[in-house]
Amino acid sequence: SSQPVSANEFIQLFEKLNGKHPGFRKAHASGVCATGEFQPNTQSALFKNAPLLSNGNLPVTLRFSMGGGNPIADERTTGTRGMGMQINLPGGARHIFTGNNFPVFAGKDPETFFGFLSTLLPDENGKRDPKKTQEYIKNNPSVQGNVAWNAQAKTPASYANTEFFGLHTFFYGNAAEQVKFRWQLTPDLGVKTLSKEQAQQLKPAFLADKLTNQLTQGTVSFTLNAVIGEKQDVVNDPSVQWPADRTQVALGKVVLKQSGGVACTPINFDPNVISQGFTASDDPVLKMRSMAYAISFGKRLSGQ
Ligand code: HEM
Repeated sequence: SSQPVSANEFIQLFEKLNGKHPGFRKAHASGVCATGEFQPNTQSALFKNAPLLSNGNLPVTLRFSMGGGNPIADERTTGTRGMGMQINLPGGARHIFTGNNFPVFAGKDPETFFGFLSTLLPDENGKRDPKKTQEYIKNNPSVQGNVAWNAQAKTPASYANTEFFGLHTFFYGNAAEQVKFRWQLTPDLGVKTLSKEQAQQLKPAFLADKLTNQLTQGTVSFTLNAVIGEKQDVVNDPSVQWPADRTQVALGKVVLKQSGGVACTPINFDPNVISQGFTASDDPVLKMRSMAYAISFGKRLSGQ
């Protein structure tokens, strides 16, 4: 895992793993768009003066997705669910939060993640070698947290009943008075999962309809929380979880109004697009994401 890996190599690997799907995202290819508003928590002392919180309610464009590069993913499966959210601030500024349903990433750096995914490639006979993957997991402790999470994961009942984790560390404020945090999005309707039997009774694509139904029946909202890091908490490694007892501060509520439509089409949900007062850590996985998303975005818009 020491050979540096490039964003282009990631895109090529995704195309090898999933097949070529011109015009689709190279990861999280299948998804549904939604719009609504961000209602900031104006009582937060820690995030005082952040334009994100001091401009009243702000428009939100959000895309829920299935992990992987398959545009017609089977939604009855367990595994990765994603959420990309763009909040528009006055004057054209934006803040993007893009997270997944697992609380710990598969690798301490892009190289380790790449190596892990590479073990999933079929050989020349079109067969995967699970032994290769097992061996890799054994030799690379930083993928083990994510693998363990996946082994116990259940099928989410709805995007509106799924928790999403930012995983990377961000900062707010200047060096003298800096808040160190990781964000997570908690569904106000509660986390709900399906048993295998319940999932099998659904059609392969049920998540968009489920979300539409929930929006018709009541309020679909999430609380955007900042988990506040302490001095000893690791900054540059999304494969290491912080202790569960860290203080959480609500940044605000995300209230969805509508789902479906094409509002997400022109958006690249790059998690390094953040609003005034916030800065990103130099987590190498976070850095890699900007480059890979830009390539995938360009390919999608140009039909590649
Ligand atoms: C080196 C690590 C990673 C690579 C190379 C990578 C790559 C990609 C690529 C190429 C896309 C498609 C972008 C587009 O076409 O717009 C994507 C989408 C996405 N990724 Fe990642 N990713 C990485 C890590 C992560 C992590 C850590 C998370 C969660 C915290 C995450 C969550 C998502 C989500 C939710 C989307 C869908 C965004 C949308 O709806 O447009 N990714 N990723």
